[in-house]
Amino acid sequence: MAGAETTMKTYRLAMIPGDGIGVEVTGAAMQILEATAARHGFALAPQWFDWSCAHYIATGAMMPSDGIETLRGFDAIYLGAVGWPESVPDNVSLHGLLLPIRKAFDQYANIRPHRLLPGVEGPLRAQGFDILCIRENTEGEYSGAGGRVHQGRRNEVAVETAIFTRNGVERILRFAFDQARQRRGHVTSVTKSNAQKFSMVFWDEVTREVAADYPDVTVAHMHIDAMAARMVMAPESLDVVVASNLFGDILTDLGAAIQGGLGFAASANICPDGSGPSMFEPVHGSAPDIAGRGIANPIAAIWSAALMLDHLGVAEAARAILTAIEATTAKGIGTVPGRDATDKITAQIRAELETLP
Ligand SMILES: NC(=O)c1ccc[n+]([C@@H]2O[C@H](COP(=O)([O-])OP(=O)(O)OC[C@H]3O[C@@H](n4cnc5c(N)ncnc54)[C@H](O)[C@@H]3O)[C@@H](O)[C@H]2O)c1
Ligand SMILES: O=C(O)[C@H](O)[C@@H](O)C(=O)O
Ligand SMILES: [K+]
Ligand SMILES: [Mn+2]
Repeated sequence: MAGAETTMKTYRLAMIPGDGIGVEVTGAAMQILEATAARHGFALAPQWFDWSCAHYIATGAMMPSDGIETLRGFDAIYLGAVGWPESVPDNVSLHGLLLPIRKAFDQYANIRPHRLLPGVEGPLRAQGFDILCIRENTEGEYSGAGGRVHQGRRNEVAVETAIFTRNGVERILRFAFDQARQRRGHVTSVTKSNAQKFSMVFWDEVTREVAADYPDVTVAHMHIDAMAARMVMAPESLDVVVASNLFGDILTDLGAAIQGGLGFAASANICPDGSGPSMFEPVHGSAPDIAGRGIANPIAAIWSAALMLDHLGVAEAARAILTAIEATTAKGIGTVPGRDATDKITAQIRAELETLP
């Protein structure tokens, strides 16, 4: 149709595959993104960045000094995974790329859905759950406030301070309550306010304040240890779960486990006010133990790409990807960790996409 190219919406994507299986699953996600764009009438303008541990070895930094400014102009950032502990300490790779991006663009809401795909049976055989974990993503235990003195001596001291601000705590709780309104109307706030009597008691107080503005949403307070058991024993009793940076990080690997493994857990690092780009990535890391073997499950990465399309406003395309993923696992493809090749799972998802109206 004449003029179609000029009116077609184009999304500028910053693609950061990173390390290990991050590279493998980002390639899979890009294939599905391109196939979806072609079918749904929008275009993608990806720009690739080799920021990674290899980049660190070559240049002394995980990304260039103007890396954040470079990313600012994109509609969204897609990231595979970073980390290669054999050559770069994990704290260096994490604090050199992922955490600065989350903080610089105020991506304070880390959204991580946990539900079982058809045909998948997790090791715990948990069933019937649909959890949306909302992890605080910019402060708390990952603030990077601390230091070490007298390093290597007998009187060495290490201090790491978790920082909780009223603004930071209130906004993540409001975000969680807003999400609950669009779901089953229940929020579980996870703390450890029996032991941590300052920050976590503060979090509980702010939760009660925010809850007063949401009379239609029910709220439960749980300690992180009890929550760990609850996610195994009765995950179906949970709706929206909101937690601090560290607690949310841990609970979402647990969530991934009840889903069948790390290969199924997707995530979105959202900047809710749109002042910067949001970032989309699987929950998992670079998995050095399976990297290079072509057996990484790409479903978490492809699901994360769907979250990105949904955020960009092409919800129908996002839904199509989810439908194609579900049709794939329903056929028993990609359901058992390590059994099917990344390429086979990706090809099946692509084929399922083609069958959709
Ligand atoms: N957001 C991130 O980029 C991120 C997240 C977690 C860990 N890391 C980094 O990744 C590296 C490895 O960390 P880790 O081993 O603790 O966690 P990991 O998530 O990389 O791996 C944990 C286990 O899950 C398996 N696994 C992960 N993703 C899988 C997939 N898609 N398909 C099949 N199996 C999968 C791995 O083989 C491994 O046995 C470290 O450098 C760490 O710092 C990065
Ligand atoms: O804390 C980390 O290592 C990262 O946040 C990573 O684990 C993640 O879950 O993204
Ligand atoms: K990741
Ligand atoms: Mn994690």
